Amino acid sequence: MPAPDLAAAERARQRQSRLTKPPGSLGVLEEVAVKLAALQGTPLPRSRPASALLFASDHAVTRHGVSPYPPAVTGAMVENFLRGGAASSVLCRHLGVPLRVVDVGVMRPLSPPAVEGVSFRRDPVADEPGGDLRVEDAMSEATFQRALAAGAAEVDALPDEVRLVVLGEMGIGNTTVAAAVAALLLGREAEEVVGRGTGVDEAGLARKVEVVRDAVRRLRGASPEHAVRSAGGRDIAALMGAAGRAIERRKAVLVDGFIVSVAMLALERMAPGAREWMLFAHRSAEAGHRHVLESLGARPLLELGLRLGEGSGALTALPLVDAACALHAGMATFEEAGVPDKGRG
Ligand SMILES: Cc1cc2ncn([C@H]3O[C@H](COP(=O)(O)O)[C@@H](O)[C@H]3O)c2cc1C
Ligand SMILES: O=C(O)c1cccnc1
Repeated sequence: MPAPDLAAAERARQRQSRLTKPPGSLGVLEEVAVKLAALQGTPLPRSRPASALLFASDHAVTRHGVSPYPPAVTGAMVENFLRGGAASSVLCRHLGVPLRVVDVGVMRPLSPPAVEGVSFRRDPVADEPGGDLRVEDAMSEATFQRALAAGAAEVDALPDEVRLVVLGEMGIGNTTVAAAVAALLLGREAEEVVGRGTGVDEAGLARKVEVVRDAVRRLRGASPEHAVRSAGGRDIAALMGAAGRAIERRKAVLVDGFIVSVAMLALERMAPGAREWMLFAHRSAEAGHRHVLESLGARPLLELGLRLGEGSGALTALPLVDAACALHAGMATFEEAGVPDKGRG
């Protein structure tokens, strides 16, 4: 992973100290601007153009009744994204962010997009089999590598000037998948990382815990790569590949909720330093998210009780990142505005 540019960060920090406000009075917004300066290697960083990538996959683990919704929702929601009716479709339209939906494992064939600003691709990795993480590896080594590559290819296809990549996922069963990966990476018990996802009842929650417990029993002590390959999903792998390539190309990554954060934790474990390139949008209501964030040393921008996924939390936080950059670039300095600074007459 490339190193952030500390000289650019220092110049941004100095600029912050000369803007017409008491030092530190813009709080985290100042930190966001300084962080982006380090990543982009410039004292005047930008949040735009931003681009959203959503990876969608089904998961064999849904056969254990771990979600209140049927697996068919995954494909149906992809069509909803493409027609402009999903939460993230609305947010992308509202914010002027192009939305790219990538099928890396949806069982049902999907119809192409009909809305401006939205595009779709089915990656060939979608035709490969996915295993039930409770009893078998979710991906073969080759499928895992191809899913990583599918994510990386999407970032390579983005225009060079894109500064910020927004990541999201769609896959019924994904809070179970993410919990299994998190339990393995964090060495935590199933109960600590399993949550209600889209809203399972007590019996559903107990089934999720059992499934994750079985996966942990099967894979305890696995390397990060083995953990994510055997307990993850093609969408999680594609998220890792996309973030890894974004970072190589010095683009910042705006991280969504629990599921995307688990993918980012796996990436950080496989490529230490990756987390320096991530902005964490929000703390999801999903129970395990706080452990994942804590392990990444991440303080998210928002805590709104969101528990939707599909990049919706990241998109909700984007205007804050826009504001941080606009303030940093656009405010006058004390000198420019003729405003007396503290300690000067
Ligand atoms: C209509 C609908 C839209 C969604 N958009 C994102 N998710 C979210 O819910 C799923 C994870 O929850 P679980 O593990 O409980 O299945 C993922 O697809 C995630 O993106 C949705 C779920 C539903 C039902
Ligand atoms: O935080 C998330 O990513 C999340 C939580 C619940 C359901 N889907 C996604």
